Amino acid sequence: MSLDPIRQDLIPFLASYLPPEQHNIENKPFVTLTYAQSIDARISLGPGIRTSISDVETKVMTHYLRYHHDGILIGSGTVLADDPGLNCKWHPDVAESKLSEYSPRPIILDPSQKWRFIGSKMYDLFKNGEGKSPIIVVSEKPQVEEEYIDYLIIDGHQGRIDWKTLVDRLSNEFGIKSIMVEGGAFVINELLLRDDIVDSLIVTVGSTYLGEDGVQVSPKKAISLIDADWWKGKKDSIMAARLVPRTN
Ligand SMILES: NC(=O)c1ccc[n+]([C@@H]2O[C@H](COP(=O)([O-])OP(=O)(O)OC[C@H]3O[C@@H](n4cnc5c(N)ncnc54)[C@H](O)[C@@H]3O)[C@@H](O)[C@H]2O)c1
Ligand SMILES: Nc1nc(=O)c(N)c(NC[C@H](O)[C@H](O)[C@H](O)COP(=O)(O)O)[nH]1
Repeated sequence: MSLDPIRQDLIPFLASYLPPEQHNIENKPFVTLTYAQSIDARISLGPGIRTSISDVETKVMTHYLRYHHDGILIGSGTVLADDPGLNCKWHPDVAESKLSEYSPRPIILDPSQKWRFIGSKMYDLFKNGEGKSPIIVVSEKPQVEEEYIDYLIIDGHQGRIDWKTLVDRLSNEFGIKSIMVEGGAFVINELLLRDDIVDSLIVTVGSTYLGEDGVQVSPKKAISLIDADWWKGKKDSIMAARLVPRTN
């Protein structure tokens, strides 16, 4: 896949929402929550349907963001539906190259171990030197471990892994200081309520409706945003913001 060059005004627009270069290693990792939605707040046409929302201008932003993070996290629903590559296909200086070195480490939340690395797009990219091997977050030690993978075992409460434990362990055990969360809906809806975990929110809004059967993003409670700013492209807009810290 070849990407269009990044629009130059996107770079200053995103600057204050990216992980700071001097991120204090004592702090929890910097977490950016990012996804693309339709006007009717859908992120895909239906469960398990890979749906393209971003236009070429905003697609390249995803890779620009990947370049700026150590890790890229998705839920099992997304890895099973989309078979994503999760590598970085953008570099400021190198247009076409093996970009494994600049790619974030994929982190897959798969507590019940439904996904297999071998046979996936991620595996092909890794074997080809174009992407990194994933860390799989599981709730118990797998009976059969796949080659090249790191397993992070976290025993969650009723199958739910605690986000604070997860980001702290990714930092302490894997040196991951910045994480880009790409979805899907379950993960996004949980994290929209976690101002203690999420540092930046970057949402692409595509000029399309996906309809009521689509997978919806809508947190359980109303939330407010601060520092909201908008960038306007040819077909999409991007909102960057931060979550309002809770007082209780
Ligand atoms: N437009 C976009 O930006 C975008 C991005 C990502 C995914 N998608 C779409 O979203 C859909 C998938 O969304 P979804 O909601 O089904 O899946 P998801 O990717 O949010 O994965 C949900 C699963 O992740 C695991 N998980 C999540 N949080 C957990 C926690 N705290 N503890 C333990 N396990 C946890 C569980 O196994 C859960 O069932 C697909 O159709 C995909 O194409 C769209
Ligand atoms: N920004 C964005 N715009 C979209 O229109 C869309 N569908 C996604 N979806 C995010 C989801 O996680 C995808 O699975 C990966 O973006 C695919 O990643 P690859 O290109 O295979 O590396 N993200």
